[in-house]
Amino acid sequence: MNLNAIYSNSVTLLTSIEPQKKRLSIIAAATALLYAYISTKNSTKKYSKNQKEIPKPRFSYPIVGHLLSLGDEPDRTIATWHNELGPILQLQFGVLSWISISEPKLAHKLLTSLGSKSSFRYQPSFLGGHYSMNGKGLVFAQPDGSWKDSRAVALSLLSPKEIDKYTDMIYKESSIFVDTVLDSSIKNDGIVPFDYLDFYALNTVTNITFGKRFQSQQNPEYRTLCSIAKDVVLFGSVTNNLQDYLPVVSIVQYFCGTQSKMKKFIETKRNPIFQKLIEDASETEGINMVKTLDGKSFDLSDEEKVALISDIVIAGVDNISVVLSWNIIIMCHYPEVQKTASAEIDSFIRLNGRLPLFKERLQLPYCISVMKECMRYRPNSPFGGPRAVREDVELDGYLIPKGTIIVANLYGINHDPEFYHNPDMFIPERFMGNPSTMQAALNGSVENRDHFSFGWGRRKCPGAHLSEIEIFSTFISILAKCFIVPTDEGMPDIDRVAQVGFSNWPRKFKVKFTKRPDSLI
Ligand code: HEM
Repeated sequence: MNLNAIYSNSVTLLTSIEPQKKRLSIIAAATALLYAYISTKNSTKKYSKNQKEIPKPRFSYPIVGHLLSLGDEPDRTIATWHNELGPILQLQFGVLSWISISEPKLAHKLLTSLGSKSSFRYQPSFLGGHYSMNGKGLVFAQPDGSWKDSRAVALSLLSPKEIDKYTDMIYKESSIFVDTVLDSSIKNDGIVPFDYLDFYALNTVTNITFGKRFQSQQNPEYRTLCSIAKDVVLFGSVTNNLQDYLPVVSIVQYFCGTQSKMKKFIETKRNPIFQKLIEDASETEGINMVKTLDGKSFDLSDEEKVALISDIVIAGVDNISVVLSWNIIIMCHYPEVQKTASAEIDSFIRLNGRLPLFKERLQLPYCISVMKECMRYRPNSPFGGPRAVREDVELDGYLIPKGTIIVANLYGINHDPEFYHNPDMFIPERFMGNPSTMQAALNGSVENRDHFSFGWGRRKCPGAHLSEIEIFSTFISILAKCFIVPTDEGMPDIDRVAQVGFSNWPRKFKVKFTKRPDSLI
């Protein structure tokens, strides 16, 4: 989300209110602005003699702090501030203080070793309130509430033992994806892959969760789910939660009815479709996650169930689409890597007469190194899942005051020169000596991590195993059959990102999938 655009949006909001209300809101706004200014000034923390002050980048303005200095690629901007000022920074966004960390060991210490203090979530108003129905579910729940129960359920439902039951279905979805993009590339002289990837990722997660797949992108229920996922990102954006940063905006939002629109969206759009999908899933033939959940002795209320299932479906779509989008762009830029990976897949097919399964991945060390390097080289998210501390925390002599939001600058962390040699270069071979699954690396010591895109410690991503299977099956299905080439419009942009919600999408791009003449399948 372009933060400069946020400002112009709030100005647009102001100008759209009728004159009487406008006058009132301007008076109230001025009062709240003054209050915000005073509270920001007063919140300046006093440090003890042994404590170092956390560096603050210049480019901070009264009241808004760094909000207007981030540009349209905030993680990259913050990474350049880190290069100048070191691995820990304090940023001010209106009344909210953020700490950004850009070094793997420091992030590990704070987010894993000090996890009992740093595993609270930053809860933007919409996501912490309306979306999670006041802290239910998993992603935006706090660890001192019902989160523990929901987390245990999610870990059980997304465990390798459960997820492996869906392997055939995942491979089938990958194969449908490849056939569709091949066909459309021929018909249209190249394609924009986003919609096809969303269709793949949503069908995979609804198949697992509800035992339901959609035949077409025109299916009304599919379209509703897509629009809910997009609306959640929109309502959760900084623009719609600007009152968290600048309390003044809550008055503007009051007159615009923003909160009631959010409440209505959850009550009349999100909840009913999820309730229906959950009910239908219990009656559907075959396995699905809802049935597994019903069969186990978990004690979740109906609302907790809706919140958790909604979290799993929504968390399971964009992340996968973004990672696979980057895989496609990167492969297009590195034809030699494509050829080496395809040759490795072909060797397996020649011996076994079929595509490799995820459990046979050690027979494809080069391919798994390429997948790891893609996730390191272009992280799918700017900051992972933002955390917060509810008490003062000391980290290497720095004081992180109670109430601070903590983010990991994933671009900086995945490009740390002490951790990765030549971090700005795409070098799959760097992982040839680390063939463990990404999930195993996620659970291991910081030295053995491959990349940091699945988070840390108590709140690390419970969907990592499912993600790895989806990424593996799609990557090898594509390269066994296709070659990815640029269209006449040129090479896709590999450097710039479009930050939307919690994701770093590639900018819109077009590529061509061509059938490999020597393909063995
Ligand atoms: C490549 C794909 C994915 C990436 C990179 C990813 C990354 C992340 C990250 C960074 C977090 C926050 C971790 C933290 O705070 O330390 C997270 C949390 C979460 N992810 Fe994923 N994720 C992916 C796919 C999935 C999938 C497929 C699912 C489920 C189907 C899923 C479900 C969740 C849930 C429920 C949480 C919240 C956990 C909690 O707060 O306790 N994710 N993920």
